[in-house]
Amino acid sequence: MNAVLRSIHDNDTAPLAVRGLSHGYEDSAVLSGVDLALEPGNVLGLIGRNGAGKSTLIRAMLGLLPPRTGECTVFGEPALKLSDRTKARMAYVPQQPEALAWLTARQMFDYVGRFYPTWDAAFAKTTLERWQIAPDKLLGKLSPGERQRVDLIRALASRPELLVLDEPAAALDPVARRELLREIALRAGEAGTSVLFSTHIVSDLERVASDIAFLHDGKLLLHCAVDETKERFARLWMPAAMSAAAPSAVLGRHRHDDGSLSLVVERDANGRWPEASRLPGVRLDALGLEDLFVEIAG
Ligand SMILES: Nc1ncnc2c1ncn2[C@@H]1O[C@H](COP(=O)(O)OP(=O)(O)OP(=O)(O)O)[C@@H](O)[C@H]1O
Repeated sequence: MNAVLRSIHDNDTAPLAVRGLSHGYEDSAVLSGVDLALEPGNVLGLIGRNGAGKSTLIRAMLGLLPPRTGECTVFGEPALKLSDRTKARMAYVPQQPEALAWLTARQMFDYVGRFYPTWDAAFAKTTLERWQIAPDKLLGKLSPGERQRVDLIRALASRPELLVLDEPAAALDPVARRELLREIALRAGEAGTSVLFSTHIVSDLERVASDIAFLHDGKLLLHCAVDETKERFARLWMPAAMSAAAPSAVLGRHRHDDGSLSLVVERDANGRWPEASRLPGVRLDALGLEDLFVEIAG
């Protein structure tokens, strides 16, 4: 089977869970049969190429769009019918925040803060200063990176139990990105915040994520602990003369001009690599996370 899926437990308290999720726009399918759960206290990095369906998956998980098929729950509640209590436990930052553009950051925080019993006004104020954002400038007049930072502060200041960030680093400079990653790690480590974030930046994922979910062609290709990937997956190179013996169940396959094959393979349940790796002339190479991503999605 060309997929490694972590099974979903019947765990009502999973901050986020989807089962059998399919979605599309007009005639095109974007997601098909996705099963995924975010376990409490985990930091799950969702990775995939442009257009893989990451934002669509996140929006469906949060009940912001009705899926064609499947079930989505947030803390055990159907995502399309969340109670105010559950909404107050979570914070979401979309890829391109646009809401409330006519307010200043200070006004937005005053307004939004009223909806959250856990609102940390001191954090919002000091982080706004630390991140050097003018508190009295209209949000609509901030640069995309500044706007994204304001929304991140808004999300973090609500002290959510569940934090969902759709490409939070997209508009951030390297210093801001580093600060955000530090904050995510801090929240997960000290407060047990569960985090789902999508990204294209593999190094960000390696820095903070405990788990990785890899979306490709509308399917979840793999979902596992980040630390496991190096042990579990490798590149199998087979010379042209041996390529007929290539295993069929692989995560990625690339034929070179000279007829040799590069395959992404996985250990079986007993921890063994495919038989073909023991053939003469065949080579097994370790794969870093970035290489794994490129080999599968490239
Ligand atoms: N409202 C919409 N109407 C029609 N098609 C859409 C809509 N939203 C997304 N799509 C399409 O669905 C596919 C998945 O989009 P989505 O934004 O979920 O991908 P993504 O993985 O988040 O991409 P990126 O990494 O570029 O942000 C794309 O082909 C996109 O063009």
